[in-house]
Order: sequence, then structure tokens, then C-alpha cells
Amino acid sequence: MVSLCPTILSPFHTKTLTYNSPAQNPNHRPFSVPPLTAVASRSHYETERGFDFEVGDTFFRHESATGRDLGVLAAALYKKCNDKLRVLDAMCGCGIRSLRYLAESKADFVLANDANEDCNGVIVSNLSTVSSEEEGRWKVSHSIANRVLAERYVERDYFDFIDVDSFGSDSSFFRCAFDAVKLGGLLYVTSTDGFSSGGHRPNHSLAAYGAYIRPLPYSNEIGLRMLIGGAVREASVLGYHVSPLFSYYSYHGPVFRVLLRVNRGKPPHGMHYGFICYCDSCGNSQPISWDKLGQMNCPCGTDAPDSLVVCGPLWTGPLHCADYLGEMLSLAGEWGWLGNGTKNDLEKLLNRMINESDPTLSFGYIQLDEIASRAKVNSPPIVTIMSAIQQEGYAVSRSHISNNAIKTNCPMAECIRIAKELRQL
Ligand SMILES: C[S@@+](CC[C@H](N)C(=O)[O-])C[C@H]1O[C@@H](n2cnc3c(N)ncnc32)[C@H](O)[C@@H]1O
Repeated sequence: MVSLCPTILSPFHTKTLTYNSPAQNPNHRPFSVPPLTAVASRSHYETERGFDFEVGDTFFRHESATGRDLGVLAAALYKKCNDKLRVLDAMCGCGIRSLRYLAESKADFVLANDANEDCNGVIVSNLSTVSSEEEGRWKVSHSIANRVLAERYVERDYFDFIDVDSFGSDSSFFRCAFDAVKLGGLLYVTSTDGFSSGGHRPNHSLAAYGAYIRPLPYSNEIGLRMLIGGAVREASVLGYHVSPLFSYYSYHGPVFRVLLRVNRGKPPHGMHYGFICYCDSCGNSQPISWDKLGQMNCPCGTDAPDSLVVCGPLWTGPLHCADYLGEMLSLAGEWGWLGNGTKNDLEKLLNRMINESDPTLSFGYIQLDEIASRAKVNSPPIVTIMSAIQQEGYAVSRSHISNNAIKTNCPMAECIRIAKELRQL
């Protein structure tokens, strides 16, 4: 008889069962950790924010550095406010995040987990550059994420900050992660599912996030809102409510990352969780509450039935907490991280995120190409149209998601008029 270790099947299995083959096991679920060779050969060492660390053959993406910067800053801020910081890095790869949470966020303890045991040597070697294992500031484990999270819950060993940096969709980790995070603690989640946010797999987004997503011109913002919405729904099942501190999209992947604060209690009344209706005819979007679902029509008066595109339910509130981002920005300044003027400038990113937090701005970003194509003119320079929109008394900001997009409370018809007028000057 072949003994199949059932621990990789469910976090709650404890008994070893025996079956002749996996196919005979009625509970068998295929589970695979991506092979370490998934990322083709790369240099053995990398440098990030002054840290030299080993990568070996683990999964590591240089392009995710900004997502790591944001996590490290947010965790450091948490430590500043709460005096204590225990981090669970549930899918740590080579351990770069764990290393940075220890060294930069000054975490008191980090549990660095990756299901792939072959990562062990690299993780231990990297974390040993901060402190020796005997000092007890970190521990490495190799369980599947849901198991390590569920064990924290069972042992009532809650963590202040949990980072789940998965491939694909994170939604299958939500439940265990909510149970493992301290109340008032932070959960940093990921999705790399650009097909779902683009509206190309509505049944998949429905399964993963409970949201039926159709193609919209601001699909990458939809990706963030779908992720937050999925978390809101899953949290409320367990009696928690979550609010986003920041939401970050990066086209490298693509990657959607959201930092959520988790608290006890049902979502407050009037929670920003509902549907969005985009009118293809006039180009405006409006959130729709659940009770108004049956009465959708666009103020532009279109009677073309195919013009209205409804998606959801998803998060319809602000993508970020401007105050938290403001604190992260000042901390980044204290650390000398600002003003390097490079393409991936953190200062520019954080300022854009703060500006786009204004709740009066449009639900999604508006690509200048969309305004130009509706106005049938060449696209005006972004600073020119922004200043013209502002002069007309509207609020406007750039979007951190797209370099050529704005968020504004100026209706599309007015944007079109302004774009046309600018071309006549
Ligand atoms: C995107 S990589 C992590 C990268 C790393 N956080 C970083 O910033 O460089 C995802 C990692 O999760 C691991 N993994 C995949 N499925 C897992 C699971 N169910 N539980 C725990 N680890 C898993 C993989 O071995 C891989 O190293």
C-alpha cells in the first residue's frame, strides 16, 4: 500500500490515510507547487534597496520591488503605531520580503513560509544576514499557505501583518488569512488574474471573487475593485469587515495588490459594495446600489439596450486611505527613498495614489485616448487637458494605474468639449 501524506490536501487533516493510488482517494485534490525551474536561469544574487541576497532557483521577480517597498513601508508604519509587529510571509519564495520586513520594518518576528522545501537553503541564508536563527526573530516553514494560516487560528497565534503573494487569484486564501490576522491587523493580498479583470472570463471571476466582470475601459481598476470586493464578501461571512489602506496595480504581470485592514464586525450600513454601470453610449460610469438594480438607465437617456454594461458586485468605495498613504510617504522621506526621479519613482506613485483617493472623482480612470476618440481629435497632452478641466471648476487627478489616464468628476460630454476646444486653440 502506498501511503499518501494527506497534509497537502486540507489544512485540517491530521490522520494519515492509505490508498493504492491517488485516483483511489476520494478526497484527492491535485496540488502542485510550481517547479523551481519555472523561472528561467537568472543571476544567483540580486540587489534591492541596498540588500544583496541570494535568489538561487526560486521564483523571484525584480519587477515586484515596488510592491515590496509598499508592503515594507506599511508594515513599518504599523509597527510605529502599535509598537509590535509579527509578520507572516505565507509565500516567501527566496525570502526577500521576510528579510526586508525584519531589517526595514523592524518586525519583532517573521514566519517565512513557502510550500516548496527546495527554497529552504536560500531563505535561511538570506534571513541569517539579519539575525541568527537562534535569536528567534524568524522561523522558516514549508507548508501550503492555508495550512500554516489555519494553524495560527487553531493555536490562537494571530499575526499583525500577513503577506500572501500568490500566483493567479488569492481568493482561496482569504478565509484562512482572515482567521489568522489579528483584529486591527493588516492583510496584503495579490491577484495576477488579468483575464478576469479584463472581463474575458466572467465565470471565473464569479467563482473566485463572486463578481461577474465584463470588459470595461478601466479594467485594471476593476481588477483592484474585484479583489477588494471578494475580500469584503469573504470577510463578512466570518464576521469581519475590511477596508483598503491602499490598492496598487503594476503592469508587470499584471499584478494587483491590496492592503486591507481587518476588523471584527459586519460591514457598516451603506458599505461601498455594489455594482457599476458603464454607459458605452456617453462614456460615463455610475455605481448602482443593490436596491436600484432593476432601474438602470443612464442620465444621458440612451435607449440602446446594449449600451449599459453592468459589473459586480465589487468594491465601489475609495481605493486608498489617503491618510495612511500620507504617513507612508513621510516615512519614505525619512528613509531617503524619495526624489530619485526614476521611472519607478515611489514619490510620484504615492502622490498619485493620494490624489486619486478623492471620493468625488470618477469611479474608473478615463483614458485620454477614449476622450480623443469620442471627440474625434488627437489626444491633447495630459497636463493641458487636466488644467483645462480644473479651470472649469472640476476636480481632476492622474491615475497611478495608467500614465495616460485621468480621474475626474467632469462628465465625459464636457471632457469631449474641452478636448475639442483645446485642439482649436
Ligand atoms: C509569487 S512567488 C513569491 C515571491 C516572493 N514573495 C517575492 O516577493 O519574491 C509565490 C511562491 O509561492 C509558493 N507557493 C505556491 N503555492 C503555494 C501554496 N499553496 N502555499 C505556499 N506556498 C506556495 C511558490 O513556491 C513560490 O515560491
